[in-house]
Amino acid sequence: MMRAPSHAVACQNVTVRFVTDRRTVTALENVSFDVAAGGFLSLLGPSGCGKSTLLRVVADLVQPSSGDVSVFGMSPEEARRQRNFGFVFQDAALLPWRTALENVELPLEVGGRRALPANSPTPRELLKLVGLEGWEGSFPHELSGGMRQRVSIARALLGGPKLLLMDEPFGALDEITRDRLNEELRRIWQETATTILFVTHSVYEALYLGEQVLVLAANPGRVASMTHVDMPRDRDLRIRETPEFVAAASKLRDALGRGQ
Ligand SMILES: Nc1ncnc2c1ncn2[C@@H]1O[C@H](COP(=O)(O)OP(=O)(O)OP(=O)(O)O)[C@@H](O)[C@H]1O
Repeated sequence: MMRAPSHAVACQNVTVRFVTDRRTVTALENVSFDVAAGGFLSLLGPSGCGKSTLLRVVADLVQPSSGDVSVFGMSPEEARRQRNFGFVFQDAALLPWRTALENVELPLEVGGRRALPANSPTPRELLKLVGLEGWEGSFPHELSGGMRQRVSIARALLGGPKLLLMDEPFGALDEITRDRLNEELRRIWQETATTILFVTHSVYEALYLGEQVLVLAANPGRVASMTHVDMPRDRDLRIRETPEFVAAASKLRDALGRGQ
């Protein structure tokens, strides 16, 4: 059953089992949630609870064993064919022999489609959006970890995807850089009106970034809680010091604790 396309992503009773020679793992069991178009969902949970698997199901990289997944009212396969989403991983995965600009341009060549859709930002404009104006000609080894991750975000935004899937993109960065990119990502999200699904292990990151936070429990991976974050759209990092934020973080930690 397909949901109305006002939802960017709708999962209903999604179960994923991986069968290997040694064992069967239920990575996800009856997971249901919706994200509205233009929403920002943080996915939080202990290691192995199926966060990456859930992103991969939405991206059509893993087929659910049962359940329904709709991406803008389409099957994940259709959404992938229409290039409706971009993916950002923990490792920026840039080609070392290409400049920042050439790395952002890469999907145009790999995808065999040289022209960008009308009105979508150019690779140069995307580098500017992620704060890398002036670094177009630099090679990955000349950039910091945070800058490389910015390049990979710009690359994922090429072609104006309606959905950005981010799998712990800032997990390997130092705290100061991570904080800065958290603020930048909220700005980029607001400027591009992209829907974002963001995987993290950090309660603070999940809560600061998300409009919704889905906590998953492990063994089997299942929904522990869904929280709608009641904080201003324009927020800076100091919001993390407010009593409301601290109380909400504490609730998320409780949900995480119950799901171990
Ligand atoms: N391709 C696969 N084949 C077999 N088992 C898999 C496969 N992919 C994931 N799993 C198993 O599914 C479970 C969920 O894995 P997943 O990577 O989605 O968890 P995660 O929450 O993203 O973990 P982490 O936070 O450590 O990255 C794990 O038990 C993992 O071993």
